[in-house]
Amino acid sequence: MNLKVKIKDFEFENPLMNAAGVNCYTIDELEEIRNSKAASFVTKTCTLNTRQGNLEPRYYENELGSINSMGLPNLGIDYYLNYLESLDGTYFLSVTEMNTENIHKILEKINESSFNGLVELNLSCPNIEGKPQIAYDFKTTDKLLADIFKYFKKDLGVKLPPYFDLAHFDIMANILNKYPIRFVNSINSIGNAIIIDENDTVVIKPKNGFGGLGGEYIKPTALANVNAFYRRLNKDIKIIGTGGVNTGRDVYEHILCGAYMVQIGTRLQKEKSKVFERILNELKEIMKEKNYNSLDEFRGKLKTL
Ligand SMILES: CC(C)(C)CCc1c(C(=O)O)[nH]c(=O)[nH]c1=O
Repeated sequence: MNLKVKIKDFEFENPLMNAAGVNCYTIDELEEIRNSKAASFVTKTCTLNTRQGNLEPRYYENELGSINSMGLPNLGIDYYLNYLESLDGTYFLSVTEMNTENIHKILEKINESSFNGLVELNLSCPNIEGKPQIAYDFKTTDKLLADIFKYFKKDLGVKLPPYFDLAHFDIMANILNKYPIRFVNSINSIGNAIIIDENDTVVIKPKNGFGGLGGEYIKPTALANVNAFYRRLNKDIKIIGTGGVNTGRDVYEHILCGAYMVQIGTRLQKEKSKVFERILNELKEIMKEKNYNSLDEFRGKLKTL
């Protein structure tokens, strides 16, 4: 049985990796994933300089998922770049910045480095005050990508927040199809949710308790975003599926919707890196039952009525 995945000229043993932000802040955490059954990892989204992030509590989980407003705590691009440059194998470096000018600065730094993996540009980054995050500002996204591909020569994909309107899928896909993007990772957490505890109080401190939702709560939205982009993007832009993966069945559904790699966030936070072996075994069981020997045999084969 062959679980291999290819994105551009990069080949992975299987589709599983962590989602940015979970268990990927320090080299120790990244080594734990690298030494697990995961086929790759992505770093915590990093910025030009280290960041403390928001006041705690800034992460909370329950049986249905998680909510977070971490505020982008990270050890800075040099920390992750130096580590990645020392590794063989193919890994993902997640980056963003607080404005487009600094996004170019961090990407130019990567461009000049000997990093040979894939960059995951997190487009959930804030924009200028009063405007929505970049990925919800289509004109800014288009201009940013046009400017990036004037100089950026390495392999880059984008991490997107969920969209909820079919017209937004059309508009975003038309933009993305214009550029040599290697992958689209859908979805980031569903923004600005609230969870309330038994004391009539929100569960996280930043932003009056408003935070990004992850886990089982978001799987239907994640699957729809994966399939919407799978239907609309050029075939050489691969889809990475993220959101609501707790079992091998969830991985199977993401791949049915068109995903190549599948990222695990909230469940990894709960179960730690042994989760990759469990979910890989569950996926193999499903493929055996259905007599599939490779992911290509069922990727994108979601049936409609
Ligand atoms: C939302 C940002 C802080 C701009 C980016 C980092 C990020 C965070 C975070 O660091 O708060 N949490 C998420 O669920 N997704 C993200 O992309």
